[in-house]
Amino acid sequence: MESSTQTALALASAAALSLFIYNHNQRKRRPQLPPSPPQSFLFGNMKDVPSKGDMWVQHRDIAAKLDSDWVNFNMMGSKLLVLNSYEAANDLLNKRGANSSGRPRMVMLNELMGWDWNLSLMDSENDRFVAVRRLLTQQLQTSVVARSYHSIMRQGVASLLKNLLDDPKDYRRYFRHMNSWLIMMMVYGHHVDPTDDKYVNLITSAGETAIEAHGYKLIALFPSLKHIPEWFPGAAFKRFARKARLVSEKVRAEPHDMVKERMAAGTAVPCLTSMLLEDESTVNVKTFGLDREEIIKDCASTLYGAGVDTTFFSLMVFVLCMLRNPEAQRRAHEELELVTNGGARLPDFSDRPNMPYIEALLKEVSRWHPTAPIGVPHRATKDDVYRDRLIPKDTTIIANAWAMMHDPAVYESPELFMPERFLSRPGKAAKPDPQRAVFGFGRRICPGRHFADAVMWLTIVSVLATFEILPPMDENGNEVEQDISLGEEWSTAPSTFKCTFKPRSEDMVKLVRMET
Ligand code: HEM
Repeated sequence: MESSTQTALALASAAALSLFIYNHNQRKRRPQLPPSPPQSFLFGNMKDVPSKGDMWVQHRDIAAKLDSDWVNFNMMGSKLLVLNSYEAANDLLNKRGANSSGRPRMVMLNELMGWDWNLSLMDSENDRFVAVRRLLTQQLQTSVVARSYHSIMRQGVASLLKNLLDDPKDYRRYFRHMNSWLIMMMVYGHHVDPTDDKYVNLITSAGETAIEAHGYKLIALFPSLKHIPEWFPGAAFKRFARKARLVSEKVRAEPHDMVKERMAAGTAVPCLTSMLLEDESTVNVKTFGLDREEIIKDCASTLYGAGVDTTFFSLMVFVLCMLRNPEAQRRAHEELELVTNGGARLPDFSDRPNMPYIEALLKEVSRWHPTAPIGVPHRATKDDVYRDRLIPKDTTIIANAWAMMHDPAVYESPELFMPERFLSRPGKAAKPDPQRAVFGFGRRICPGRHFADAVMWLTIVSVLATFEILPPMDENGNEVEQDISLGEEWSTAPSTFKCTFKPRSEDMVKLVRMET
């Protein structure tokens, strides 16, 4: 062999050896991933990830088995990180929000079905997100909620009370209708028809397509499948997505066009959309080079899906807690009697600072069963190292708010409903406010939380002032046993249960009738 060939071979071998050693050292230096359940060779942790029922409890139990407050699941290459303690969620999602505020890629919903207008699903790394998020945060801050929306809340709650007097058996329907009515009034100035509303029907059918989309799991695992043509065997998801996209476009456009038509006719009820359309100074999107009206549509159309069921579910948790905890209900009513001069009037927002027990009761309702128990998934937008472990870019991060709210080290006997835990007493500080977790974290924290909090508070005080919530009784005067589950499949609300709304007095009935 010629000496030049020998030299080239020697150099190539040395280079290959150095590359091998470098890679090996890099791998050794690369921090380990967070603790994870044992993985199978082919499928990693695919089978370990809870996918239905009380997933929040199942995640907490997996973490307990590993003796770790954070758990990493390897799902055929993609990573899912579940944070079960406030400490981990606060460190990673609040303090390092810049690295963890993305949303996981949603090929079916965003890329094929056209839901990319919805803030809740938008990734954080684009200008559209920044513009929509900024505008919604502005429009839903505490002072704006008080100034612009307390009056519609009073109307909505007054009509709920009247419906409960007239037809208490169907209470669930009225609570839901109130929330739907409130959001449609706030966003579009539209009075929802309780029996058959064109816009609510449209939004409901869009919501159903979004739920159905979760059935197409393969596309989430193999995003490149989105390129196969519709006629291809097994491409039913593409045909479904095409039809669903039409519904998604209508949801965004039709209520918006309705407001514009009413504005032109001079019949629009002032609302978020009309106000943003009229007042150019409120939407400054020039810096992003985006179309102002498109951003307004994004903001408005996001709110129904994000705000109706979450608040409705929380109110169902409140009713259930009252049914099961008559002593807490009695104490809350006692406080209301004091503040309203023995029930001479209905309570209002100005009474709020004078009702500490009810404040504690509201906190305990959201702690006992948070209605977004595992929040909305975030995405790590960069590699990060925490507690010497690596969180690779694109890891999906879930904050298990339910586990944080049921941590016995923070909330003693967490399964019990005890509003007192939020009252400070001499020598005993009040427990941390659940709002630090139940509305999510960091740059994605729920922008509707002040609105939700005000609706919840006014509904709770008004219902407790007017009615006693009682369990159903059989003909012998014994309480009827009910099997009530807390969250199944896609719903995090208590399952349907019976209860009685017994008016407190004839005077109260008169007061309610006068209000409506
Ligand atoms: C009790 C009622 C509610 C609960 C428990 C709740 C909870 C949440 C949670 C956990 C998130 C995800 C936060 C995260 O990713 O870290 C969220 C997002 C969101 N919520 Fe709420 N929410 C409620 C009511 C509302 C209401 C009434 C509105 C609107 C008026 C609203 C608007 C939104 C929006 C737009 C987002 C998406 C934010 C984003 O992705 O940047 N929510 N909410």
